[in-house]
Amino acid sequence: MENASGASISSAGASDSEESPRLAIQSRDVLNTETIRDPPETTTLINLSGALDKQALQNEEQDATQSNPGQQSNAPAPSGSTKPSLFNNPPNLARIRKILFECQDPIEISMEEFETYWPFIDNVWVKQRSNASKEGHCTTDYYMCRLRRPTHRTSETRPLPAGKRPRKKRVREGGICNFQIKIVRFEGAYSAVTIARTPGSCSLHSHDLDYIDRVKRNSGLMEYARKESVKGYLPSSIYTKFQEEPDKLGEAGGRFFTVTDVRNVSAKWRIQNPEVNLVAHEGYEYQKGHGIVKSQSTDGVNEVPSTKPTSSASLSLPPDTLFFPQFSLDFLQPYLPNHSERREFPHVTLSYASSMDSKISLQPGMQTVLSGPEAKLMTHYLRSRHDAILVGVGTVLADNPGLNCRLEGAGGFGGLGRMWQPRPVIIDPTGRWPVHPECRMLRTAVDGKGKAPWVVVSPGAQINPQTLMMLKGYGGDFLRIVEYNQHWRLRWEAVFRALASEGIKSVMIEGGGTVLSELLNPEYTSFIDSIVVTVAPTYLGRGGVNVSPDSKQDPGGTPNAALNPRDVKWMPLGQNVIMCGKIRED
Ligand SMILES: NC(=O)C1=CN([C@@H]2O[C@H](COP(=O)(O)OP(=O)(O)OC[C@H]3O[C@@H](n4cnc5c(N)ncnc54)[C@H](O)[C@@H]3O)[C@@H](O)[C@H]2O)C=CC1
Ligand SMILES: Nc1nc(O)c(N)c(N[C@@H]2O[C@H](COP(=O)(O)O)[C@@H](O)[C@H]2O)n1
Repeated sequence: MENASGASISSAGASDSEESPRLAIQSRDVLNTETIRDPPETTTLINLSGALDKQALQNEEQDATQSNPGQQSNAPAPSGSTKPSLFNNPPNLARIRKILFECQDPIEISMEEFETYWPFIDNVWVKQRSNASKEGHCTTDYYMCRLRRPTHRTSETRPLPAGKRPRKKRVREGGICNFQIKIVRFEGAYSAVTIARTPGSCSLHSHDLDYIDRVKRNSGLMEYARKESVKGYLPSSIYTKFQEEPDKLGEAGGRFFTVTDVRNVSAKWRIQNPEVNLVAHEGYEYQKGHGIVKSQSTDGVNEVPSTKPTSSASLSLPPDTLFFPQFSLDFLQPYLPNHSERREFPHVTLSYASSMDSKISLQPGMQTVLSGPEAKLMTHYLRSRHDAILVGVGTVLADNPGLNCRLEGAGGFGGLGRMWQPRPVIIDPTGRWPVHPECRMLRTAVDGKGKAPWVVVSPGAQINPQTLMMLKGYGGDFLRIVEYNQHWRLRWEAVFRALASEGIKSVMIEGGGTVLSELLNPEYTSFIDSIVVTVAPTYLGRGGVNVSPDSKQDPGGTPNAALNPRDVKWMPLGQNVIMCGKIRED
């Protein structure tokens, strides 16, 4: 398939069937140019803008606290806390419940994330139908909002035991909300679940999430209740313990949880275990007129765990998670992409770390750490604000990089997988990168902590079909660029146009020396918006990898500065200084 930019994207070989998981993944990622060219759907698909915006996170936390007084932020409890908990909520549960309720953009998550978060939002949805592919690797389930389905007075038709009065059941008219989604599960080396509104769905629910939480409890909450019930605790004791943690209960959707909910769960277990005498939790007792309360005599016992915390949630923050900087990064604002702007080419930011003698590594093929911890956080923040991270193949061969954003809240780091991760792009005209399941970018994709890369190759590159299929299997792809400059190098204009046509609105270019030096030449500076250089207090020496554009002379032959960034700002960050500037004329 060839697109307007002269880039060709190899066909994914997937059928056009609506049930195809590849199609579902393609339509939000890249592989189908026809789909991607449709701007309103695709621009939001891989747009990272604001995904990790500190302000946005703060606003959300504020919203959550206001809607549930007494509820704290999603920050993990201090590690010294010894208070036992009946809850084992996965990270950022309130925020992720909201995303899975609203389904504003198509969402792609790992199977593990789906299995972890879905039980906490399944109360919203009622399954309509399912389809499975012949091979069984892919299933598609169609769901409608619970409020679309009417509820009936079932007890009128069902015979009741003698002497039992029919239970009062509220009857609900159907059609209150026409929100519908489909969930495509694809199981393979790269297991993925995509959740998207179906074409016939309305774009917003006609009610909020609290409304549903009031009508129906989710199964994540009910599982918490079941885990305590099977230990033989009294429902009222379980309920009392739940109420002691209103923040976690609320986060899991349990603001309207009642003791009757626990009784229902407990009753099911009691049918099989009628001989068990139900008891209150250790340190709790029944008091007439008050129900289950903490025992007066055993104050303090209550702080000691009487039960192990439940473990229904398997996800926790990965050990390489970076926490949002406590210092201000506002100085970056003028240099960041503005995704609401309509542009022909993506916003391009060059961002790298350099020594005092403009070296980015000690020698070719060697990774050299130049950024201190503060500058590293800044770099990951920059990654969160761009749709793609581009490097030359020299960097990939030298560093085996992850090229994902590891800040808390990014996909796979307490946020939903991949969807808020930038797309790695590798310039590799001859196909030198040995695509291998163990390389970090593919491992990262499998773990739901980043996207698999797009590899930009020239028409002559010999790509083995197995390699092609392997990369596609991980969600990556090859992009062929057919435009060269007079030195037989790929034209950056064509690369940027191809990325733009795939829905990429911003690219952060991290290196290495060859790529950066070339882009700082006059031929390309009109494509470069900003430059953010982390300067390290060290000289790496002459053997290092240089970043330096070609020398320039004025018309009279006098040597001149090759390039002078505009609107320059210098900001100290730890041991580094960050130089920000603008390159392209407005
Ligand atoms: N300190 C920092 O911020 C960074 C340091 N690095 C370091 O940079 C070094 C790698 O730099 P380099 O060896 O210069 O490799 P590179 O990453 O710039 O890749 C160069 C290769 O990319 C391809 N390429 C780039 N532009 C092309 C074009 N227009 N047309 C055709 N092919 C093109 C070619 O195959 C070329 O050999 C490593 O040691 C790495 O650790 C890399 C990134 C950031
Ligand atoms: N900002 C910055 N500072 C340094 O000191 C560096 N060495 C680099 N290198 C770049 O970061 C990539 C590594 O990314 P992951 O941490 O593996 O995600 C490396 O490939 C260079 O592009 N950058």
